[in-house]
Amino acid sequence: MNFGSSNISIRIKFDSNKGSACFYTVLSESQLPESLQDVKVYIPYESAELCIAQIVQDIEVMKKKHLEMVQEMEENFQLTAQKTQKWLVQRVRSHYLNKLNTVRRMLDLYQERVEKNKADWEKKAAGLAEQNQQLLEERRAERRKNEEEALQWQREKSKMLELFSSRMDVLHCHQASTLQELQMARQEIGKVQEMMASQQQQEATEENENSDKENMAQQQTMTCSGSDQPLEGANARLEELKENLYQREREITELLKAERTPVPPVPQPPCSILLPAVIHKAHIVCCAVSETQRLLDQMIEDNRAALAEARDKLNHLQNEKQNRNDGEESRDQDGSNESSLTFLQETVREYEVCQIALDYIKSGESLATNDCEISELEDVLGQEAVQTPNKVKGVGQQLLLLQDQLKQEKDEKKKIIENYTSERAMRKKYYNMVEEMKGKIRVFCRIRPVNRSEVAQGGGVVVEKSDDHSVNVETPRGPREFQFDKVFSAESTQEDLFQDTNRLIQLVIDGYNVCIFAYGQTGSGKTFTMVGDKDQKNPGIMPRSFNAIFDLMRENSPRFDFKVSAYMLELYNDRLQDLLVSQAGEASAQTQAHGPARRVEIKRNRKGVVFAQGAETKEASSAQELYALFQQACASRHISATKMNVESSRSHLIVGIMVESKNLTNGSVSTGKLSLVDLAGSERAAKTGVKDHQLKEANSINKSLSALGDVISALSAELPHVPYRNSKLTQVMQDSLGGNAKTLMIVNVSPSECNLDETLTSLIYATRVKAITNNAQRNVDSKEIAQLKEVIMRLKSGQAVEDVDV
Ligand SMILES: Nc1ncnc2c1ncn2[C@@H]1O[C@H](COP(=O)(O)OP(=O)(O)OP(=O)(O)O)[C@@H](O)[C@H]1O
Repeated sequence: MNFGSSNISIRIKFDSNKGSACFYTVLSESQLPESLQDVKVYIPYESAELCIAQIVQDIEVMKKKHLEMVQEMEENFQLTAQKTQKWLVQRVRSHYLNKLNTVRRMLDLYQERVEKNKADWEKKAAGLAEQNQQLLEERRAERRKNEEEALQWQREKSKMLELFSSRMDVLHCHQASTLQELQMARQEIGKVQEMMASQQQQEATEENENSDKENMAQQQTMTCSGSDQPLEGANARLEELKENLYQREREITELLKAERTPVPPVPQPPCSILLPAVIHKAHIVCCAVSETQRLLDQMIEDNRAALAEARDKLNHLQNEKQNRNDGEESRDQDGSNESSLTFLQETVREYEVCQIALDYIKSGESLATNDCEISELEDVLGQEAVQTPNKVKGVGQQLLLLQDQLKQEKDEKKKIIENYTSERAMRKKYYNMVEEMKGKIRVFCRIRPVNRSEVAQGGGVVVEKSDDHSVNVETPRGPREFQFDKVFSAESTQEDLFQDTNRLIQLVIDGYNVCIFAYGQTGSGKTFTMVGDKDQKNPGIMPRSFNAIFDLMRENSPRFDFKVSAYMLELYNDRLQDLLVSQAGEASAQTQAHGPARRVEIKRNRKGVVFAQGAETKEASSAQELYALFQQACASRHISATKMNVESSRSHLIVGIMVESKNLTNGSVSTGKLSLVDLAGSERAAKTGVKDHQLKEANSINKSLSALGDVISALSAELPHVPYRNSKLTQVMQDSLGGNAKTLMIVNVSPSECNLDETLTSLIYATRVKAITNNAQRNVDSKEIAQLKEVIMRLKSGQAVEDVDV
């Protein structure tokens, strides 16, 4: 029978006990016992009607029961499904919690290790600081010692000068006597002149007398011949005296001149210089003044005689002593003889010294030519000093000793300075390492060579590298030093610079975000540093990084699977433009689609990593492919000539390279991003000579750089609010300045005086950047998370997803 949608078979069974009455079932055929199947019963019509009604009623009841059963089963099924789901969720959760705990433990361990390393480094730094302090102390002590020695030298010098001035006193006495003589000579000349005058007067009187002329003339002739003789004699004497007078005057003038000549300021004249100088001067005086020569001869004679006498006495005393020793005299007498023997020895020494000095003064021979004698002289002086400590010290030996000491000091000082310099360099290196570990932004400074226009302007070089970490700037107010992580001079090559940058590329492969950007005045060499020169004979950081990325990938290829993709943008007039989409292509795409222009927007993900939404991201399988993309981007970049730079970048170039690396051992996936930024140069319109649209460009550049400056100031001063949103440039660089990235800034400067103001501004700016701390973290996902992310990606893009086994 057909009841609604269900086919129900009815079987009616005959009951022999009840006559014609019957009963039925609604079970399917297969469920009936075979004996009851296909039983056919014939009953009267009325009974059949009743029976059918009963059957229908019963079937309704059965149907209801059946529906209830189905509902119950459905409910049961749902309950079971819920339970299973809950159980599954719990299992997944506990699985991930376990993983999270493991990661946490690993992190703790890692942090512990980092902290331990940090503590070690700090300890080392402290040790070095202590060592440095010690070295400084030693240096100070050395300086004090040197000063004391210099004083000692000064005292020795004064003693020598005293000796010299006593000699000069003798000469002065002599001068005085000479002057007296001159005075007398002058008086004599006066008398002779008077005599001559009276003679002439007498002649005139006699001329007037006429009488007795002949007689008188004869008489006069006789007188005249008699007085002519004294007159001639007087004249000759006069001439002689005059000559003498002039000679003396010349001598005196020379002596006075020599006396007035200041002693040359020799700070520490050693004996070998001082002695010859004294002897030379004395010799000059002797040659110039004959009396001095005589006096010197006299002195030499006297000294020789005294020396011979002293030697005789000494010999005599020594013989006596010898005899006494043989005869064993009393002790008292021995003592007195001993002291007189010492006294005599000293006297002999003194005379010997005097003799040597006087001989040299007389001969004028240069002491410097005869080192042996100098040492002999100094030796004598030295021995004398040992024997007579309370008398004049052995100047020679003292000087020699001091000279030696000075040399040692100088050597030691040189060594200390060398140690100090290397220690300073090491300290800076460790300090920079510690700073880097703390997350501080690293800053390099590069000084470019002087260019032609600067040479034409004629300004000198005022910016110079003083060592690997310092740059010195000569300002009108005096020199100023700036410290950086590394300083590159004009001679440094692109290779040199990249050697210190290369390390950061490895970090990108490891899954870190790295940012390298160049900052500086227009024409200071930013594009040269980041991109290289036009014909790529000196490639910059960007092309070198492309090669380095693929080289590192090749090295790690047995353990990792890599994927590289890139976007390239320029920020021109505060608008982000995609350089991988040609402007013509973009325009035609817009006209076809009649849609709005594709906008590139800067967004940040949950980890704070900046990404360019809407920018074309292209994959590259080799460095060449990546470089081709880069060239395509550079071709679209806004560049034009200004007074300061024939190829001035009028926009900020931003290149982002993403490296995804999948660990083939554990399936984890890390994603590193390398941001390379060539900023447009800060410029002054007056200097660059820009007009019209270039002026607009310049304003936009300066505005964005000023916003960057504000961000840097806020970060370095650790202000609570950092104005990232003031410019697109600061938004692009948000993760690089105070964010999740390892950042390197290269400040480019001109060495020339004509750019001094801009250079100082750039260096001050860069110094502030050094104070900013980033918090770089590795972007790595476990295998499961990476898979789930992939599923989400596929689902988002409408692709089918196969079963995911987590
Ligand atoms: N270290 C260097 N060695 C040799 N030449 C250099 C160096 N640095 C810069 N130059 C040269 O100086 C000129 C200006 O350099 P560059 O274009 O890189 O400056 P810039 O800072 O990028 O300027 P702008 O901001 O205007 O773009 C170029 O001709 C470049 O080749």
